[in-house]
Amino acid sequence: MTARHLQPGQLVLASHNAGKLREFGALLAPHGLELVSAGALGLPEPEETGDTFIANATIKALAATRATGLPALSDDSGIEVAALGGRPGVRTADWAIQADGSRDYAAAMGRVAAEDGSADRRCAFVAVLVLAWPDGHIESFEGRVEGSWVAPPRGGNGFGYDPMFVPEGESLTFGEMLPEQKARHSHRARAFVALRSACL
Ligand SMILES: O=c1nc[nH]c2c1ncn2[C@H]1C[C@H](O)[C@@H](COP(=O)(O)OP(=O)(O)OP(=O)(O)O)O1
Ligand SMILES: [Mg+2]
Repeated sequence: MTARHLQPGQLVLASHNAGKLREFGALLAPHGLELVSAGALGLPEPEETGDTFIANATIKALAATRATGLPALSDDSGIEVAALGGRPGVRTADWAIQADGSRDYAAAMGRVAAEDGSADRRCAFVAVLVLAWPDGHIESFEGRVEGSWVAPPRGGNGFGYDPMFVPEGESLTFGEMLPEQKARHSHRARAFVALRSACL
């Protein structure tokens, strides 16, 4: 079955994460699509009640397309730590939430370090993108990058867990890389390549 193509025009980014907005802005810039974010439109953040990346990405994309009548792109992503059997995985954002509701990613990685008694630091970043149309049609794409986690954090670029992740074959963390260097490796950029070849 061939995928449905996106027509030129507005696309809602079904995310409230400014880091993702920057990265998708760069990825979509050459494609004649005007990206408007759910945050800028004042859309509520839907509850991510799914047990999988694709379930939560679908919840976010469908909520945004229904609210706006525009096609919507969502990203549900996280870090899978090998020695923790793939946790925090789909719960990656939750692990960073502090008592006051703010997010502290270095503290979350401290929890990974505390629970991971082994010397095995292998992990992977995973992203599932869902494109949803107002009639409920969806397409999904997955990207993955293997690597290892480091503590303490290094570098001030990127967002979230970037200063604690080194992709395989590299020595810099995503937090030490320029945006275009991160995009050569990242789970999000890899998932976007699949989306681009199917839908753009
Ligand atoms: O490239 C990345 N570099 C660093 N950290 C990352 C990355 N990709 C995902 N992550 C982390 C951030 C968050 O803790 C979790 C995703 O959670 P996730 O629910 O998909 O995103 P979110 O709540 O930040 O924004 P939103 O749901 O509005 O799109 O994994
Ligand atoms: Mg989220």
